[in-house]
Amino acid sequence: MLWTIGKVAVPWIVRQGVDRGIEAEPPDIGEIRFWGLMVLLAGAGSAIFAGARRYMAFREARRTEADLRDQIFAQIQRLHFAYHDRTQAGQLMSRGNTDLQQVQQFVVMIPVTISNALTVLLVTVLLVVIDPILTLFALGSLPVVNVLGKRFSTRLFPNVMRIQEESAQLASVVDESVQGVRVVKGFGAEPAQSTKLETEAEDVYDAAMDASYVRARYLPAIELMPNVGLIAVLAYGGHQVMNDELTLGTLVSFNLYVVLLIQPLRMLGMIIAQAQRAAAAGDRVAEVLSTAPRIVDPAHPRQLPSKGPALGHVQFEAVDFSYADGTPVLRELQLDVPAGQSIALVGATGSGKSTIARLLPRFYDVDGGRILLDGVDVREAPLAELRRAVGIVFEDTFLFSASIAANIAFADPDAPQEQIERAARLAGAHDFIVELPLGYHTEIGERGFSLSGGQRQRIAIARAILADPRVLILDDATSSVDPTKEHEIRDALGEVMQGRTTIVIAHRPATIALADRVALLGDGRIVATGTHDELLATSEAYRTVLAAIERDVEAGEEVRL
Ligand SMILES: Nc1ncnc2c1ncn2[C@@H]1O[C@H](COP(=O)(O)OP(=O)(O)OP(=O)(O)O)[C@@H](O)[C@H]1O
Repeated sequence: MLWTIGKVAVPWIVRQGVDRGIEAEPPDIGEIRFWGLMVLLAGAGSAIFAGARRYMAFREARRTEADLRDQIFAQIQRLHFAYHDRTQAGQLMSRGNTDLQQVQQFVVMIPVTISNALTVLLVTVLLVVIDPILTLFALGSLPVVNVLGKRFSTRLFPNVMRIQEESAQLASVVDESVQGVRVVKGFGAEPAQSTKLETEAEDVYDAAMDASYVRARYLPAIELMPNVGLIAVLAYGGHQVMNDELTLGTLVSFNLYVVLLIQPLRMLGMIIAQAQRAAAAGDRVAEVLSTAPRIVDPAHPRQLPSKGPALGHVQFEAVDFSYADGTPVLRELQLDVPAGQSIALVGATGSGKSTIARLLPRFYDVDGGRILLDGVDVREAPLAELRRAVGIVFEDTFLFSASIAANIAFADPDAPQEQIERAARLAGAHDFIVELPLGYHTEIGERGFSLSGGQRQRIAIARAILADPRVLILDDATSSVDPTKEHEIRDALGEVMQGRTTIVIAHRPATIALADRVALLGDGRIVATGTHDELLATSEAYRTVLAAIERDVEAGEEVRL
């Protein structure tokens, strides 16, 4: 505001200088000097405040951007699995990057916009006080500017929204091409992927060009209007000065005032455009922020029992479950795993084995029935405690770009080195780790690609062991282990599973042998349980599934060879 007042004061000072100095009879050099000095002071003051305005504007804008980014990130972490199932990573990335930049670029303009509004208001009042008719000439074009501005804004918005959407789609293709670069190269699909990228990039270009067309049509007209006002002021005001109805100083200041209006009006188009981009971006950010996480802490949590002879009793009671598409995956499923026991889930592909594993730590909530861990319904337990109590080694091992030690100590970054080594030993990873050039401090490349599949899996097992969960879920954790090394990892796993409830999702006979008991899954429920030998002897269904699994394993090994 101080900046604006300094700016608006200058034409008034000039008017005094002209009327009292130049137009005086005889001209008064003292007055001219005095008012000249005043112009300098007002200009300098205004410059200082302009600097302060800019600094504060950027400070607020960057703060807003950083705060929103923190919120989005926290929200992405909080959101349930089903949300991530249907949202592409690239979409979320573009919301956290380009969309937030748009918001930031708008926030940075708020102070200057306030100042512009104040300038227009002050100048209009001053002009009316000086000469109402001349004001009419000067500002006659404003309603036109207003109409043009509104029309510009409505035409621009859909285009801007489209640019943002297309950019997010482009980001998704880029993200997937980079993440999946090995698959792309492996299939020689670079040209197809490039075409996909080009198509998306073309879409962004087209949307941007449509927006440019709207800008190119409206902005020059909006900018032209104040200049038309200037011509009108010169024509009418000039006549009045010649007829001695207006002082020269007044006309000069009038002109300066109209010039002062040009900048705010010119910026109006820019501000509308930026506000539109920010609104579109804000909508997209708000969509993420306003999605309510479906899996949340219960209102009145019940602690899981922490003492007792044996912990880790898992019960599935009449569990019904389907994913978002509504196809039932589990139907009235009953499963009881006593504390400390291990069970192998066996079933045809797609029968729901991994789904069972995902329901226990509440990645999804059941549709019917309930799941109990040590007698507590998992929906009633504090979420963080539940997830600590259940450790999972996923089928698809994800390691972070960090040292091996940091990867193993993921659940507890402050874990002492001995604990890390103990977990690595149990997982059968210690020996190969110490042979690496930097041992536990070896940095793993992105997603752990510098390690073999089996090595990555062992690190993932060590990571789960370090958290010391009461229930361990191994989603076919031995699937990418070299068959000749399989016995080693099985020995290691045997030790890990000792006295710990373990659910093994088995894709091969060797894994089944790890468990005390086998549960056969079919048609969304457990159709038979017993030891491997018992089931072999009594269940025709088990023999069929096993034969299919063996065929798959052989086929897999042929592919590998
Ligand atoms: N995130 C998901 N969203 C929707 N449907 C899913 C999702 N995950 C799995 N499904 C479906 O649920 C069913 C069970 O899948 P699940 O992964 O539990 O099977 P599985 O027995 O572990 O299979 P496999 O042995 O091939 O790993 C399948 O029909 C699958 O298509």
